[in-house]
Amino acid sequence: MNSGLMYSVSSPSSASPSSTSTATAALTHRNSRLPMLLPRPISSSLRLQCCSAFHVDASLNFYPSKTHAGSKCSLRLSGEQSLCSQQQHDKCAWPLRALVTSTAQDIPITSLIANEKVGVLLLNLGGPETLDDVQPFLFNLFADPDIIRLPRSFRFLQKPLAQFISVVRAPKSKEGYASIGGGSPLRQITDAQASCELTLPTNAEALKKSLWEKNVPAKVYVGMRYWHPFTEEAIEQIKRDGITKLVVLPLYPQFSISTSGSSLRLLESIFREDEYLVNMQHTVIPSWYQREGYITAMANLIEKEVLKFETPDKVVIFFSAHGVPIAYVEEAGDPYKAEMEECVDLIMDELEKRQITSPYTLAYQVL
Ligand SMILES: C=CC1=C(C)c2cc3[nH]c(cc4nc(cc5[nH]c(cc1n2)c(C)c5CCC(=O)O)C(CCC(=O)O)=C4C)c(C)c3C=C
Ligand SMILES: [Fe+2]
Repeated sequence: MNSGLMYSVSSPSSASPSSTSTATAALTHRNSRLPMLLPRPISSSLRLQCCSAFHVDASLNFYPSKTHAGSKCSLRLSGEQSLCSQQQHDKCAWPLRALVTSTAQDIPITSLIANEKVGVLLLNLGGPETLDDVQPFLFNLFADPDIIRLPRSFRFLQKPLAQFISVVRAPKSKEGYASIGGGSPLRQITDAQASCELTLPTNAEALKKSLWEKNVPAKVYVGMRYWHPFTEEAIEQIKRDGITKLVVLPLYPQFSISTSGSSLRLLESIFREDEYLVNMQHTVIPSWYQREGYITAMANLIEKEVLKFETPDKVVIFFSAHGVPIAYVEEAGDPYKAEMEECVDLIMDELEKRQITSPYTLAYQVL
């Protein structure tokens, strides 16, 4: 499946290139004063350094992309460490698998969380809810050094520059938001994903409902990076609720410095300062574009549309992805491009299995 090196951070001697399973794991961190989460300037070596600072109970797998240039970070449980057999695999809830440690192999999932208060923190970008929110939202976005990178000696200009760009950009952005009803739908959609309070056609399985059905009475929180409910607000609620185990799930399927990276970096700084959070066991799902459920869902959507044509084989499937600055990918090692390309390959493989062999292309939107 992949030919890269396996690094078992908690016990390097158990690392074996052949011991991968398809179960996605995550970074698990417990009782460490060291900050959690993902790489700062993202490069393979820094990732390793950063990840090895955690008490990670799963194997960390860095490997070059099968078909594309660039590197990616993927976290998988080794075969021996996986709590679930392959048949059980789909029945196990992923957050629990993520929380499972190598020392807890034979303990039933329910007893792992019996006396725990489990929380899931969904991270997303956030968006202006009204047209008046647009300029301050843009300010927050451009004030983020993961969005606009200034050389260290010019960092003092970050906020004045953010102010300037947000004011200049606001009229065009407002036009866009006005055309979709006067604000971003992102908060509503994310809330729906979190708690199933809203019923959206594409949202049959909201996370909270799904976890409760699996006997995991988890509380689900939403933390936005640039608008309400801000990540800081979600963290305050998590503390008030006395959560003892937290799964952090960025809602971006592919990892990018500018999206999940930015949110995780913010979280890292919040955790570093806070005694309660530093001591809370937590786990991060850095990306999930390769998960079977996601690939199947994407293939289902595409299949439905392609089959509406009389000659599906002649229909070109156009994948449109958000762009990121080339320097992020080529210099800072952002895995976004590689992950996006692998994701498209996986979707196309799935479609091929369904006898859909349409040509396809992937394009990145200009920022
Ligand atoms: C200028 C730099 C930007 C980078 C880099 C960037 C990366 C990036 N963004 C998304 C997803 C979304 N971005 C959204 C809005 C948005 N993004 C930028 C700039 C960058 N994004 C701006 C200025 C804006 C505001 C809207 C505008 O003026 O065009 C949104 C929409 C949020 C909402 O309101 O609902 C999303 C979603 C990804 C996935 C990504 C890198 C992979
Ligand atoms: Fe964006």
